[in-house]
Amino acid sequence: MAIAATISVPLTSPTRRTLASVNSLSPHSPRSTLPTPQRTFKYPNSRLVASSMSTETAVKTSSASFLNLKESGFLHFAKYHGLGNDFVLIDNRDTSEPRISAEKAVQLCDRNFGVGADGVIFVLPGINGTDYTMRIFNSDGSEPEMCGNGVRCFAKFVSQLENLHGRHSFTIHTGAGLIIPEVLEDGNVRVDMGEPVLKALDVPTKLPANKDNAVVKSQLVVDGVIWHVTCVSMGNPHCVTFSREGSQNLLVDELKLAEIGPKFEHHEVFPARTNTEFVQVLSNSHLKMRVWERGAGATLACGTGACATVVAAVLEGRAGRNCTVDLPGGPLQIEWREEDNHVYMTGSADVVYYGSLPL
Ligand SMILES: N[C@@H](CCC[C@H](N)C(=O)O)C(=O)O
Repeated sequence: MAIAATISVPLTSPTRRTLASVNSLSPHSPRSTLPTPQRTFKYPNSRLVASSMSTETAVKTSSASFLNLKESGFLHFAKYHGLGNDFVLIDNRDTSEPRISAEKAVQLCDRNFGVGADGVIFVLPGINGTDYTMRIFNSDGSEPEMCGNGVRCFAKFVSQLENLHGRHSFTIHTGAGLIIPEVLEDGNVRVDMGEPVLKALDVPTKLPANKDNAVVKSQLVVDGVIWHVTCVSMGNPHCVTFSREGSQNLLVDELKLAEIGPKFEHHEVFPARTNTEFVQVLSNSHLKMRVWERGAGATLACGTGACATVVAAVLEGRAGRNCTVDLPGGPLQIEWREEDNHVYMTGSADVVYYGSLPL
């Protein structure tokens, strides 16, 4: 894909952190070490890069005009992130098929030859009576059923497209069923993520169920090491581990994620591959997690993964139903509510910039 791009950059305060990360950080740099934001983008292969745009007026004008762009022959997009889990968002409300193919999405996600993202998300017309449909391609081109951080970004993007203000919510059809995000007054997004699926066959995993059809704290041998895993689907499959033979509580900073992550992802007991969460228990309500995502590798955050983690922690008796989950990109608040069996996720979602590419 020939990349000739224009980008416009909103410099609001929450985005400053993001700008810095786009300019100068690898995807795995911890958020706390972010340097002072720079105002010039280095954009591989681009014809035009954005330079200083520091006034509120510039911000308002550029985002408003972006959101009205309709020229054909160009793909207009917004780059968003949820705690460093970053996405290209595409306004696809006028047609029910994604405007770009999975192959194009792979090119867009490339961090050297493309925009750089963990996935591409499409805002499509609603079906089954919902307001919208969300579809997503991972950076490897596979299509997952759901994306937790993505749905928060989706909600903020739709709010912009529809010019909504204050507290509001909508219904979204996803591969995981109905998902309901609510944009809060403070700009964070709370999402009703629905009920976790625990039945082994539906996760899916070939590991034998050992507790009410579910796989809880079962042994899984990966590369000669025995890990204790709990399998949960939040629409997409997750394998959550808190311990391995010989150590009761993982020290997640010490793990060689790039080595072990792919071995979980492609393990024969996961017929649809899996996302894997490695979790350290800090207290009954505080967990620290690193993730290896199916189709995207190590990411700075995973919303469905944080939800699956709290469900697994409750099932293993390691934590309560209301937890803060610390991810490399920042914290998420997760509640697995006893009354309705739904999981609720609350966290941030921020725009990084707007861009246009020739199709
Ligand atoms: N990062 C996402 C999950 C995206 C999908 C995942 N890679 C899969 O293939 O299931 C999240 O925040 O939930």
